[in-house]
Amino acid sequence: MRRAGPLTLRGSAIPETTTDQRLLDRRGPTDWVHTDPWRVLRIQSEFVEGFGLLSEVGHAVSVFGSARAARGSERYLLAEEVGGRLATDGYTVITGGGPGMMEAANKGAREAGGTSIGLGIELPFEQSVNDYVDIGVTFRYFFVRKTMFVKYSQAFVVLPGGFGTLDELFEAITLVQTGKVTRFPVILVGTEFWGGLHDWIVKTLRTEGMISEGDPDLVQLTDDPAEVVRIVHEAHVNHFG
Ligand SMILES: CC(C)=CCNc1ncnc2c1ncn2[C@@H]1O[C@H](COP(=O)(O)O)[C@@H](O)[C@H]1O
Repeated sequence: MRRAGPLTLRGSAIPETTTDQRLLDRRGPTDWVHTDPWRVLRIQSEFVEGFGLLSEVGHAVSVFGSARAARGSERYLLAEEVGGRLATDGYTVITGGGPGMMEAANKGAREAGGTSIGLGIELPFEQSVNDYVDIGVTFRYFFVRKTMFVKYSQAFVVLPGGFGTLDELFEAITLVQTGKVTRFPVILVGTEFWGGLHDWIVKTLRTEGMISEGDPDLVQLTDDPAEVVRIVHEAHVNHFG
C-alpha cells in the first residue's frame, strides 16, 4: 500500500516511479507546451504574478502616452510633470513601462520620491522596462496587463499618443460607460491634441445616436498637470472619504 498525499494506492495502482522522478524526467513529446490548455496555465500565472505584485500598492494612477516622444521634448516634459505631481500628491504612478511618455511619467514619479511602476509588454523586438521603473513586470498577454492597469489604479491619465494609447483610452471609457468601473476619472491631457477626437465624439457619435447624451462627459480634458491631480484627488476623496 502507498499513501500519496490524500491518496491511498494498492497493488497495480502503485506507480513504479515517484512524482518527482516523473516531473524531472524530460523524455517524451513536447507538443503539449504549444497547446491552449498549457497557455491557460501561463495566463493564470501572469494573473497570479500581477495580483501578487500589485495588491499592496497604495492609491495609484495609470498614465498612458506615446512610446515615441523624444527625451527632453515638450511632451516628454509634460508627462514627467504629470508623473511628478501625482507622486507628490501621494499616488503611485503606473505606466506601460516603455519609452517616451511612459518613461517620462516614471521618471517624474521616481524623482518626486513616489512609487514608480511599469507594466511592460513582451513585443516582437527586444525591449525591457525603462530605467525609471522601480517595480516592473513584463506581461506576455495584453489582456492580462490591461486588467492590472484598471484593477490597481483609481484613474486613467491619457497623454497624447497613437494606437496603443487610443486602445487604453477606449477600453477605460467602455468600462466606465458600462458600469464595470465606477467613479473612475479618465483625463485627457492636451486640449489641442485631443480636441478633434472629443469634437467627433460629440458631433458624430452622439448626434448619430451611437452613444448616450451624457457619454462625452465620461472624459475630461485639460492642459494643466495641476488640474489632473485635482480631478483625480477630488474623485478619490468622494469615493474613499
Ligand atoms: C519604441 C516603441 C514603439 C516601443 C514600444 N514599447 C512599448 N512598451 C510598453 N508599452 C507600450 C509600448 N508601445 C505601446 N505601448 C502601450 O501603448 C501605449 C503607447 O502606445 P502608442 O505609442 O500610443 O501607440 C502605452 O501607454 C503603453 O501601455
